[in-house]
Amino acid sequence: MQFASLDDIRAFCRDLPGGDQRFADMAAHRQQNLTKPPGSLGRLEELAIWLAQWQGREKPRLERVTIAVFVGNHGVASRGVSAYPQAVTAQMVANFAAGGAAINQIAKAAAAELCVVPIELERPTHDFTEAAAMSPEEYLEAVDAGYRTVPDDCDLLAVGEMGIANTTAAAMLCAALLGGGAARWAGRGTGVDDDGLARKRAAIETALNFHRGILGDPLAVAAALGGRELAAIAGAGLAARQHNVPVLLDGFVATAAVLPLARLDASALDHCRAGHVSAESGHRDLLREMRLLPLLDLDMRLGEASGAGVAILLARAALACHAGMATFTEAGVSGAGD
Ligand SMILES: Cc1cc2ncn([C@H]3O[C@H](COP(=O)(O)O)[C@@H](O)[C@H]3O)c2cc1C
Ligand SMILES: O=C(O)c1cccnc1
Repeated sequence: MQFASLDDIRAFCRDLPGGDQRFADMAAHRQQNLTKPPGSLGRLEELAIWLAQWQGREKPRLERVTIAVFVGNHGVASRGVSAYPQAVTAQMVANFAAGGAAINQIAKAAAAELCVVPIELERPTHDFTEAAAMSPEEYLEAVDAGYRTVPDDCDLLAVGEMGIANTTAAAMLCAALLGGGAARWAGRGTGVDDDGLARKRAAIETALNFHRGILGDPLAVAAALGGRELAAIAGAGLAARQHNVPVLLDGFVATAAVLPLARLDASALDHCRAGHVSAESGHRDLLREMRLLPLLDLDMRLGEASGAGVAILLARAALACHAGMATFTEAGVSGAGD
């Protein structure tokens, strides 16, 4: 196991590998010389420069792109916080395997390999309104499942999740680590009605009180108030950092999953970009808190890494321009003021 204790994760986050700024500088220089007014490709330019920094290449490539979808079940589902029954989690795993889910189609369109990782579905986390969702050991096992999923030769990783009731776990992490109470972070997820939303808020408030002694410790919070698939997303983020793999985060749940890392060290997510801002209420606020600027704003609220998957297409467009465009000299085009 990469991390045998919570302290191992804390130590990793105190001494993070940093990407290679020289390649970012080279890529930025190349962008300046391409046949366009400087800056005119906007955030596509920044995307290419960011990929250069983390891949360590002036001209980054997207040959091996992986979409990882982590799957878990949640004890808090028994509180009636989702519009769907817990059985849907495993049923969707079968749907992923059969190729019938949204992310199967998006992965194909983005030319990405799809990796679905169910984690102990038959053993849901404990209901965090009355116990710790996971022990530190169970949490570390889930982190490890995520860590092991990331190929070290991966050019870009998109991370997402499936797990009925996990927007409650995600809102829980936000409320515990950022404050503002359940009202600030609980949204409608799969589409709960007003009564369901009230139950969701009540579960979060109850758990905030029950676990009040650990709220200052991001990893204790991740274990006691998160979920296995959220822990695995954090583990995948750590593995990506170790191997210099750039990461696209999916929606509210995936962003909340890496919030504990950001609380450990402000630069822990420098290798990550937000693929999109989801329509789940709370995601925009969460991204602002974490200083992440979403690439897309499409009113999506699915999860499954679907928003991050669509953002891969943007990365492909950014790199096609970065590698394929001619410079002013090559094309014989006059520069500004020539
Ligand atoms: C058929 C179906 C497919 C999904 N794919 C992702 N989710 C999304 O919805 C769930 C979170 O919402 P809540 O917290 O309200 O349960 C997660 O599984 C998430 O991935 C789905 C949900 C359903 C019903
Ligand atoms: O933004 C998300 O991650 C999300 C929103 C609704 C349902 N599941 C996930």
